[in-house]
Amino acid sequence: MDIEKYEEDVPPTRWENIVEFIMFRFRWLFVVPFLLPLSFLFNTVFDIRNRLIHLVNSAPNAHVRKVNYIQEQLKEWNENGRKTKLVNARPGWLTMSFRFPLYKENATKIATDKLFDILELDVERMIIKVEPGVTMGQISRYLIPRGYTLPVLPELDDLTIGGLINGCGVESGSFRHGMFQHICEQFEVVMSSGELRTVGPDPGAKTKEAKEGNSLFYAIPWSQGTICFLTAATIKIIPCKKYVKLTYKKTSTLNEMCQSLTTDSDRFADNVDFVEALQFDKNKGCIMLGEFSDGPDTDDEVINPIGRWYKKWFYTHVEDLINKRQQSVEYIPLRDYYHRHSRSIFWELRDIVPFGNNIIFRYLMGWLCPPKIAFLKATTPNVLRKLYDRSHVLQDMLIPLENLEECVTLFDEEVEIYPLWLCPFYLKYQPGLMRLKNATSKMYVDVGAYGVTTKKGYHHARTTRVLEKYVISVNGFQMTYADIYMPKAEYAEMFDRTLYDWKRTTEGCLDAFPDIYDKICRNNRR
Ligand SMILES: Cc1cc2nc3c(=O)[nH]c(=O)nc-3n(C[C@H](O)[C@H](O)[C@H](O)COP(=O)(O)OP(=O)(O)OC[C@H]3O[C@@H](n4cnc5c(N)ncnc54)[C@H](O)[C@@H]3O)c2cc1C
Ligand SMILES: NC(=O)C1=CN([C@@H]2O[C@H](COP(=O)(O)OP(=O)(O)OC[C@H]3O[C@@H](n4cnc5c(N)ncnc54)[C@H](OP(=O)(O)O)[C@@H]3O)[C@@H](O)[C@H]2O)C=CC1
Ligand SMILES: CC(C)=CCC[C@@H](C)[C@H]1CC[C@@]2(C)C3=C(CC[C@]12C)[C@@]1(C)CC[C@H](O)C(C)(C)[C@@H]1CC3
Repeated sequence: MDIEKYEEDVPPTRWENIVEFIMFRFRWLFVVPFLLPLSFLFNTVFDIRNRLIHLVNSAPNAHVRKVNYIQEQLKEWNENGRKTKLVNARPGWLTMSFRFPLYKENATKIATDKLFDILELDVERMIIKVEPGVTMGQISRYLIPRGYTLPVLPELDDLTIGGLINGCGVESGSFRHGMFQHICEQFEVVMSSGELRTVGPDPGAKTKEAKEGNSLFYAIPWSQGTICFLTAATIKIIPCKKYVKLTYKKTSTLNEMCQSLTTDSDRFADNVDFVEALQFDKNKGCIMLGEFSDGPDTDDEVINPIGRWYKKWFYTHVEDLINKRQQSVEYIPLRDYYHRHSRSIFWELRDIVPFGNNIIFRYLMGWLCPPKIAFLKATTPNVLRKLYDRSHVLQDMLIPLENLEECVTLFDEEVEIYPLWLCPFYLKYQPGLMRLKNATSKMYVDVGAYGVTTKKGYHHARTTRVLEKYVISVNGFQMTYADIYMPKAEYAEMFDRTLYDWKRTTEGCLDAFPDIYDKICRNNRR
């Protein structure tokens, strides 16, 4: 492939090497005694606060006040001549990505970050209305005890509704229900003029207003907050059961993984509600098929509460199981299942607390885990950021399932990071940035690589460009929380900007918000 030339990284001096090594190996000395208790305290206090707010049902009234305040901020910005760009006030260290946004520095910050409450649960219409700052941890804690869940509930506790809609979200329920945007029914938004609107899909829209609402609804997902501010979202819910009956199936070759995953990702299958796979090396992998369940039918079947503090990290448990047996079945409490990758932050915690999966540590300190990603991010020293820049890979590539084998082979050649996260998802044709080319619907798969690579020849920019070019060539998409090096023209090849640009032009966004590319490209993130 013809790949642009990038300057080689200046190799670290010997002294820098030593400091990096110490910081990397001994980061736990700060994380364990300070960040773990702080994270635990924060989570406990926030949980108590949420329960109280729910008890006194003050969120709906407070919502009106908070939205009014946003409208006032925008009114003032308009009166001052719309001189600066608008962004969300959420500080960079809180966001679920490695980078800090530079584009926020001289921008006007709109207070969507004060919106973090659940507003309404309507079990007749089977919807939940939430503010954009509500996290996945908050939602699963609230919905599951009431017998409901989101059809797609991304696993990291701190992912927010606003981020998953204006960015994107995918999870093991996605093979049936699509991405996070596909389970949304309505958005309440504030435009740059300060106008408050509620928009939803309306295929038979007749009036001008209804047509505009319809197209705005499709333009918002993936737009990174560059069209309007989301102040609430109405999302579909489904009934759930107490457990997930999880079947672990070992695959011994990459070809077997691809074939089986294709067969297993049948969105009409009666007894499968979740599909996810982990690839442990070029050959060995495991497909996990989950089904909502009331619990074991016989005494021989095991319940495994994998979320408890003393349990092994989930991905290591999976690898142990497939090393022992070709196939196994376990019953996992539903909330433990959803947040199965939270305790080990996928497999990132092994670098930060190397003994975190040790049995003694788990029994003694496991209940304080995991450290809050935001606290880790806020306290990552610059020396470590440089090391991560050089050798740490964080990429999620969304490609058609039929291309999985060549994609994993390419990842193996370029980065060789395992486990690889494989999550199939159903993509149906809809207008918007993630518009399908040449198909009305297709099964896609998220290939996620997270971790430090030791691959010879790896270069963060050059290698990412190889992956990006491949993804474009198969009509795939790259998740925008990751480092993106493709130029603007290539971004427009990967994502369909027609509706986005039209909406930005007609809704007065051009002078109000940054262009989406300027928010996601590597140069505007630190
Ligand atoms: C210069 C310009 C002018 C435009 N003018 C208009 C306009 O006047 N009205 C307008 O609506 N759009 C307009 N658009 C936006 C355009 O509709 C989108 O870019 C759309 O994605 C174009 O794709 P398409 O023509 O292939 O139709 P489609 O992508 O199929 O969409 C056509 C219409 O049907 C709706 N639609 C498509 N699929 C679904 C679905 N599954 N469920 C519900 N609704 C669906 C879309 O929201 C859209 O309004 C304009 C775009 C440009 C660049
Ligand atoms: N399983 C999964 O699918 C996972 C997904 N992720 C990724 O993490 C990101 C979510 O992280 P999170 O920290 O929650 O979100 P972020 O704060 O990172 O927000 C992501 C984008 O959405 C915009 N945004 C957020 N809230 C609003 C709002 N109320 N109105 C308008 N725009 C808004 C932000 O705009 P601004 O720049 O102005 O702040 C930003 O561009 C997603 O992009 C997702 O793809 C990460 C891990 C797992
Ligand atoms: C689609 C899916 C499942 C994506 C999962 C993405 C996660 C693995 C990402 C999101 C945020 C993320 C980039 C992060 C990190 C690891 C990988 C994360 C958790 C860490 C914790 C790595 C260590 C770093 O020092 C630092 C603390 C800055 C980051 C923070 C964000």
